[in-house]
Amino acid sequence: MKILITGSNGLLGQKIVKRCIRHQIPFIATSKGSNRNPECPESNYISLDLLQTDEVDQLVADQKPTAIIHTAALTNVDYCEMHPEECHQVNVVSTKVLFDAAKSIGAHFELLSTDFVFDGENGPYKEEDPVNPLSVYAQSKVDAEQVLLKDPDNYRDWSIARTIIVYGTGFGLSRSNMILWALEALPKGEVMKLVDDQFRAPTWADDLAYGCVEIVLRNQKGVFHLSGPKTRAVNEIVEEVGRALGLKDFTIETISSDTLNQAAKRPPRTGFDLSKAEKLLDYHPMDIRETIPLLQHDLIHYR
Ligand SMILES: NC(=O)C1=CN([C@@H]2O[C@H](COP(=O)(O)OP(=O)(O)OC[C@H]3O[C@@H](n4cnc5c(N)ncnc54)[C@H](OP(=O)(O)O)[C@@H]3O)[C@@H](O)[C@H]2O)C=CC1
Ligand SMILES: Cc1cn([C@H]2C[C@H](O)[C@@H](COP(=O)(O)OP(=O)(O)O[C@H]3O[C@@H](C)C(=O)[C@@H](O)[C@H]3O)O2)c(=O)[nH]c1=O
Repeated sequence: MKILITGSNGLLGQKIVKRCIRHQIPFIATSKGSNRNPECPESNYISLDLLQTDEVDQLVADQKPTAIIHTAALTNVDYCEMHPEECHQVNVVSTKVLFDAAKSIGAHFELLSTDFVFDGENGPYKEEDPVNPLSVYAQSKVDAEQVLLKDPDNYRDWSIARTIIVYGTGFGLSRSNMILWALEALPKGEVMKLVDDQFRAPTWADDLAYGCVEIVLRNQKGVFHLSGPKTRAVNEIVEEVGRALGLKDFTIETISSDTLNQAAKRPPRTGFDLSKAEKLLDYHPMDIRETIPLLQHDLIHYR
């Protein structure tokens, strides 16, 4: 067993590295820049731009992982909307290159994907529900999924792990998340303007890392939905954070998605049916309330 992790500097990547270290699973971590995770030994880290195809092929041939967990992606949805070609290169072409490399050595290939593959008209979604992407980012994830689903060689050793608003903290992250934002703003009495017309099931990054690694350890294949357990409106998610913090008084102003003027369209109601992951992976994610004390602890640890 040896797992190659792409996007190891990202939130999910750092939690997968943490899991591999804790459970003594051999791994190689890669990201575009230098290693920003001091808990990931330099001897396990290789800097790799996934757009450098020859280097990707060389790395996979040299390291011969038994599984690749491909978390790296352009994850800023509005940036993707304005840079569709770059989004396609990073999110789709890199998936194809890595998947072909995995096939050439008979390794399992796991792709991270998103609730945004759905249009949000009929959530919560099951794995087999039809996709209908609304944005460039969402389309890129559908296209990346298709690389696996429509492989001309019918290579079957792959999985797709779809997830929703990943939250937690780590070292030198390049994107934040709404739970962290709430944790900072609510105790200061800052008014948060939150949409009440988008429904999500936020995912504790450590739970997601458990699911991603478990797919590999249990030799599972196919599509898996891995999110938090409960779907709520975004304003209700933050109210739950306020209650978990024990705050008596906090102010949330509800707004509609239109007023955010975001470049990319978002699906209104996602959320996942988790039955498959519960049954096959023993995936039992924590609700927000349970994770807030852990996140507060992490905020000190990762400072
Ligand atoms: N965050 C979320 O709310 C959600 C995430 N997902 C999916 O989960 C996955 C993980 O997300 P998350 O951990 O938040 O992502 P992050 O944005 O935190 O991290 C992305 C990682 O991708 C790496 N990367 C980007 N471009 C390249 C490149 N050209 N070559 C090599 N590495 C590159 C970055 O490396 P570096 O930092 O070194 O530049 C970074 O480590 C993604 O595939 C995302 O689409 C799905 C649903 C929700
Ligand atoms: C900026 C802003 C966002 N929101 C809401 C909208 C949205 O539902 C939620 C999170 O907004 P963000 O812009 O951080 O995230 P967004 O890009 O909508 O989230 C997505 O990220 C990509 C990578 C995914 O794959 C998705 O699963 C999803 O998590 O917060 C507000 O309510 N008020 C605000 O001022």
